[in-house]
Amino acid sequence: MSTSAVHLIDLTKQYPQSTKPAVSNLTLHIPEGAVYGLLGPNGAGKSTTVMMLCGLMRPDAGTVNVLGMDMETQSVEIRKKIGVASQDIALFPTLTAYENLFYFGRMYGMSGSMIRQQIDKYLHVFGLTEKSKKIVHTFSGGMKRRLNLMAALLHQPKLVILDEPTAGVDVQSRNMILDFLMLLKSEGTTIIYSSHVLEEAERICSHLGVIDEGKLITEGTLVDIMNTHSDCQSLEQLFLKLTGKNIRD
Ligand SMILES: Nc1ncnc2c1ncn2[C@@H]1O[C@H](COP(=O)(O)OP(=O)(O)OP(=O)(O)O)[C@@H](O)[C@H]1O
Repeated sequence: MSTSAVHLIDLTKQYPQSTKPAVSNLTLHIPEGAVYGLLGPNGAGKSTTVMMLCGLMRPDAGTVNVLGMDMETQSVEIRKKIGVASQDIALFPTLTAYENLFYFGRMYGMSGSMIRQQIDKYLHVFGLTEKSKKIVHTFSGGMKRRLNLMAALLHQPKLVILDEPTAGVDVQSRNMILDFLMLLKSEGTTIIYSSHVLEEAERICSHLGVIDEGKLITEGTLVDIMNTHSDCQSLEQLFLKLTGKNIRD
């Protein structure tokens, strides 16, 4: 078995008012250097799983191992090595792009010169150099989304966790983000990508984990999974085959 960037073992989580677990005995193995698509219908348990693997929520049972460290005892060290871009934009709307990024750099404990170097690099990569002194609430959805991603990457994390990283962006911004994720992968960064956009998953993911009702349905490389279900012409067909056509609320 390849080295794990993330190993979740028998994770279970039930919310207090709920009658069934959001995540139930879930075991996932995310290899180092993978772009791992965490897929599932609405309410499948993706966000709950991501919150547990970031250390933002404690499981009722099971273990979370990230980059060889145990979340129970080494959560502070783990957080320094991961970057998380949530679906909800986590930026200060009344600060400029530069001020936002500087704030996040300080939060990660980076030196001023390292922050400035990283900000200049990423502003260039994401085409925002000219906008660095603009207030964020004047930004388009695509610009905010790119800035949100940059804030998660400044400290050069070994593991990047992205929840719907292209939600609400146009084709150009989406293309820029996806190309950049492939560049990160080529540099050895492990990426967890949670999304409902299956064409994107098909384009960038090396591995998939499909969950439904808090349980793992299938996991493996994209190629192996598609070969196993050779009757499916696309990831969307495969997804519907595995999770059914019923609407989830
Ligand atoms: N704070 C909460 N309190 C009670 N139940 C919750 C809470 N958050 C999520 N749930 C329930 O837990 C289950 C898993 O939800 P979760 O948000 O993890 O799924 P998801 O796969 O991320 O869904 P989506 O794709 O819609 O974001 C769902 O049944 C949801 O209603």
